[in-house]
Amino acid sequence: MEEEKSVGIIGMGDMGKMYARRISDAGWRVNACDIPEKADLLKEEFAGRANVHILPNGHLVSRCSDYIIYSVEAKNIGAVVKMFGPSTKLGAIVGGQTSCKAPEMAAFEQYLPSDVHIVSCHSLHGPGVDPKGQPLVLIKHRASDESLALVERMLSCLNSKHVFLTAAQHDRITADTQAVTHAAFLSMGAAWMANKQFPWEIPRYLGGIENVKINVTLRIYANKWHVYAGLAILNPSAQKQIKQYAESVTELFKLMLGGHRQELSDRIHKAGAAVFKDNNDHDLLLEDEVLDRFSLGELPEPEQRVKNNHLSLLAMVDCWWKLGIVPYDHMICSTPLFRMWLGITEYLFRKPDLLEECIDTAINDNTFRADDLEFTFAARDWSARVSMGHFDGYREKFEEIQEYFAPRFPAATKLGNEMIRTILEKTSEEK
Ligand SMILES: NC(=O)C1=CN([C@@H]2O[C@H](COP(=O)(O)OP(=O)(O)OC[C@H]3O[C@@H](n4cnc5c(N)ncnc54)[C@H](OP(=O)(O)O)[C@@H]3O)[C@@H](O)[C@H]2O)C=CC1
Ligand SMILES: O=C(O)C(=O)Cc1ccc(O)cc1
Repeated sequence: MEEEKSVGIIGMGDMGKMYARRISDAGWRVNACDIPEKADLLKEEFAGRANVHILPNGHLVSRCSDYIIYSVEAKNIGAVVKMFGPSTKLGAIVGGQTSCKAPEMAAFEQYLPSDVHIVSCHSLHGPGVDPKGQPLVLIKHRASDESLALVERMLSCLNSKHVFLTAAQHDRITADTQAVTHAAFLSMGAAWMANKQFPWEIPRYLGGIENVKINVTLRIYANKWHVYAGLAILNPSAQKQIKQYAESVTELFKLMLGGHRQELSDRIHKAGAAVFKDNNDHDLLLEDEVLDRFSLGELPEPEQRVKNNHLSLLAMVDCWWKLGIVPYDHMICSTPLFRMWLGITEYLFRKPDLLEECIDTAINDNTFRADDLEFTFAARDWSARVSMGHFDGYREKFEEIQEYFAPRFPAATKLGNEMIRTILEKTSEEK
């Protein structure tokens, strides 16, 4: 009988807990575990929820659950499935929440018994965002229609929008919507730290597009390094895309330094035409009123704002163009951060006067040279660390920058949450 079916969750970190709360609230029995050392604390935390049963380890979760979700660090997925996979209940369904599906599927294929069905999932938002209306990717990798239908019923309490993809399609699209998006913001943070700046304290940075850059960058650095490292390093498509982003940054910066106005302008317009030609008739994803509202510092008067060449945004469009990507096609796998990133990029490219001002600034104004130099170094350094595939190298850089910005996380998180809520209301319609 349906009511007797249960959900198992291995890995009770931020995402696992969010799933456990919502699924148990919907009436399903949830069997969950983290590493054995955390069992007592988890029991205390979930004591008020009769439907949640905290067990000592993944063997015990696996042997009694009908749909088992692995919600562990992507870099550990192989080792954890190897350990608990053979204990999976006969005929159960197994899936994972990790952000990159190639290693997850490889682990399932290698270590799960052949009678076990595989249906994976991926909520395309962080644990603090309301899942309602957000994309939830479902991957029917090795399963009957009945198994997929059961998983859909179990996860229907999230009220997310179900998107059906293969693992390979998922990884190709999320390389763009997640890995490259993060690379751009990670590079901004690295450049600000290298120049010893807190950008919200410098009038030239405040307002509009800059608010999004600052809030999203701080949001990423306030999160756990392994989430970003995993989805960049393990995704086969991500390295190529991040590398192209770093190349676009470098090439555009060289054109700026050399004063090659015509070449720069032609290249930017060509890229813009390719990316936005079929997508320039809808309302802008983000408008001034929204962009200006969420500032960590005092907003200067419009005439006091220093112009910016927005190298990071110009390079994103150049990168999409070089890779033949139309980002609107990837809205099915869009995260809130991706929608904000596309929102500010589109804002710049669909305002011809602003784009011309950017090109003028890029050629004629030296104010930003030091920032752009550090941004170029940072983009290349992140790309190199991802390509080398060393988690430690990624972690070291991430945590150093995280420490630099940490004092501002509480204010930035609060503001970032409000910004995401407002922007989601504006960008939730299907484009
Ligand atoms: N955070 C986000 O915004 C999102 C994350 N994801 C993905 O979801 C997954 C989980 O992310 P998130 O919850 O944020 O990360 P967390 O680090 O908060 O959670 C992972 C949990 O799994 C535990 N774990 C590790 N090994 C085992 C094991 N052998 N048995 C039981 N538990 C184990 C970890 O313990 P310990 O810390 O001791 O290692 C940790 O508590 C990741 O793959 C991530 O990429 C997907 C969507 C959004
Ligand atoms: O929105 C983003 O890009 C985030 O940073 C949150 C996030 C991180 C990992 C995921 O797999 C999904 C969402």
